[in-house]
Amino acid sequence: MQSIIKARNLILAYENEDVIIKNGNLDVKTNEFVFITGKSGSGKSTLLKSFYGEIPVRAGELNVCLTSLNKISQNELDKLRQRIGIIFQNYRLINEWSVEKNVMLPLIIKGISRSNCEKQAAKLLKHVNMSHKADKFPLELSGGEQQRVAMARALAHNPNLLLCDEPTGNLDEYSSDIIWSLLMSAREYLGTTIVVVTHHIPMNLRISYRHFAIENGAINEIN
Ligand SMILES: Nc1ncnc2c1ncn2[C@@H]1O[C@H](COP(=O)(O)OP(=O)(O)OP(=O)(O)O)[C@@H](O)[C@H]1O
Repeated sequence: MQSIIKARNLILAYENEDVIIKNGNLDVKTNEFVFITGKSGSGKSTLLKSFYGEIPVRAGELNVCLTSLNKISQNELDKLRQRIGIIFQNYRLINEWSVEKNVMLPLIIKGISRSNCEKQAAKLLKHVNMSHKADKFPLELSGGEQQRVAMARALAHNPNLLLCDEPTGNLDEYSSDIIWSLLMSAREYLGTTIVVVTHHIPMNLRISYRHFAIENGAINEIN
């Protein structure tokens, strides 16, 4: 099975700051479900964002969806991002756009027709129990509702790779269960590879997964 994420001796650091990830090695295979854990401030979000090309590679190698992120042009990065869905820790919804239009964003970028965008957004909003808020704006929603919209948007374009930063951090048990089911279905029926950054791996997941933990800048696989 091919690696959808491959990191070799990866070093990540913010400008003029200490190194966050030191010589990180990681392979995520297509269609795997992977958790990344670690203490607060250990570098989980930083690592996830590097997979999206948002944090530059300081040294080492990083390949995502067979694309090298070492020296990537903006054009290549835009193309790569069309194959990735991401849920950021602070969601990053567009406050001036309705919920429906936020979910349509990745499809608009892909040039999908308006009617197909609307159909897909309606389907995803139903999956996350947010159909009744399609015409609302992000600032009219609770944190948990925004999180569910972010999930719908991340899945709208059927990405090969889904990157999730604490995807259930703001949700009650009922809504969390919906999100975990959705992630498992995406993996099972659409072949999506799922990478989840979290503090807590749910106990009741009925799937096999791999677990990496970040400690002192190293990425260690936990068996
Ligand atoms: N834009 C930035 N500029 C400089 N340093 C940053 C920036 N973003 C994060 N950091 C630092 O990088 C380190 C890792 O942060 P990161 O957000 O990746 O941790 P995390 O493991 O996701 O934490 P948490 O579990 O609290 O979300 C922290 O020390 C943080 O202060």
